[in-house]
Amino acid sequence: MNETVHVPLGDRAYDVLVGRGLFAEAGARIAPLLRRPRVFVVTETRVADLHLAGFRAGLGDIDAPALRLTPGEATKGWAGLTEVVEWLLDQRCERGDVVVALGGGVIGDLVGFAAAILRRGVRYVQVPTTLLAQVDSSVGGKTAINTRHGKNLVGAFHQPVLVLADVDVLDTLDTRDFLAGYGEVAKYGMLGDAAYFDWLEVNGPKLASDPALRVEAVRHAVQMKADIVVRDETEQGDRALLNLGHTFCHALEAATGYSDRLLHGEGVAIGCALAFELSARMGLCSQEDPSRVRAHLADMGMRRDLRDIPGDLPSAEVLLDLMGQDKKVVDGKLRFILARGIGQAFVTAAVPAEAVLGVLRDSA
Ligand SMILES: NC(=O)c1ccc[n+]([C@@H]2O[C@H](COP(=O)([O-])OP(=O)(O)OC[C@H]3O[C@@H](n4cnc5c(N)ncnc54)[C@H](O)[C@@H]3O)[C@@H](O)[C@H]2O)c1
Ligand SMILES: O=C(O)C(=O)C[C@@H](O)[C@H](O)[C@H](O)COP(=O)(O)O
Ligand SMILES: [Zn+2]
Repeated sequence: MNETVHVPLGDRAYDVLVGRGLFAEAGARIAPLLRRPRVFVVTETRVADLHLAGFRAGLGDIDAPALRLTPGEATKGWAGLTEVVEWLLDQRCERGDVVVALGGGVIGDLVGFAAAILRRGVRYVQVPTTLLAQVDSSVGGKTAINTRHGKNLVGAFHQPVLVLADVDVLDTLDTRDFLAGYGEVAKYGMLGDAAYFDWLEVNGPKLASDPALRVEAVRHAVQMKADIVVRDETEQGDRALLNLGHTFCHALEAATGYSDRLLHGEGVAIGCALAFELSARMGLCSQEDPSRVRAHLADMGMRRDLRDIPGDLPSAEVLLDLMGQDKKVVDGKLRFILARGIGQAFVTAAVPAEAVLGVLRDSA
């Protein structure tokens, strides 16, 4: 039942453990990494209330002071970064110590970046507690905060030294957060594995209730991410495939003020649907593909259009302008991840602005 995905990055290689009951093994897994029996846990109140005691129990004799932040995307900013770094310094976290990120992707990204800059870099362990964090944000070393200019615009590539993805903790996720994570799960099938997408069409609706299927879904996604990251750790090429749907998604998150109007994974699902629609309109893939993507998202009960986002959105022109801050921009030109079919994504700059505006308008 329990699986290990190795991320072979030389002297920065690490393991991603995926399975059930991994919190009980936390001490045994983390102790070999420590110079002294003490870690510094950064989490947030909802996760702490639900899972901090269980995690600490698994740590055994390892001392684990904890900082509890406010849940939500707005915490992944300058103020949250300052709070984490200052707390770690108050705790006298040393350069040789290990920090633990216990939470979803917001915590993982924020704490990973704090670990990247504290004392010019300390080691950290990712303990992802959302489906999204287990299949995506806890692996690959992208750490960041958001600024008023946009998503993830300040950060670092800083790999964890261990990832503990205990699928049991997903049982306490509410449906909306579980489905937001599923947006990133489905992305993997769309970007590079048609067979996985086929499997998800059958098994996706069962993931919330079947831990064994959850382990397989998470393991497969993590293996795909690890394979891409090892090929292109700092996104000079292939790693951009993992950004499928994100040129749209990040603009939508900025437009909705990083609020709970739109969760990241929800934006990814909408962005993937738009990317496939754009691909079909450009004659890159058949119209059946975007229809199949949308049908699966509908089957999962997920948002798939701009009109599914509550509240007002800016115009298509304003959304296109927000895309201009995307980190994939080269020489001022937007780059999108489009697809020649399900499982056949590729990166391109040859996307007419009018075509982008068209899919945005028709989705609003
Ligand atoms: N670094 C990367 O490669 C990467 C990849 C994907 C996404 N991200 C980032 O991740 C963030 C989104 O992460 P997320 O979707 O995990 O959001 P999140 O961290 O905000 O967690 C979602 C919600 O679930 C709650 N929660 C967390 N664990 C829980 C549990 N076990 N039971 C009950 N509730 C729980 C949280 O309190 C929160 O309200 C975005 O900022 C996105 O940019 C980063
Ligand atoms: O790991 C990657 O690379 C990804 O693109 C994964 C994405 O799901 C994730 O949202 C990432 O944070 C987006 O990367 P960014 O470079 O656009 O911030
Ligand atoms: Zn993402």
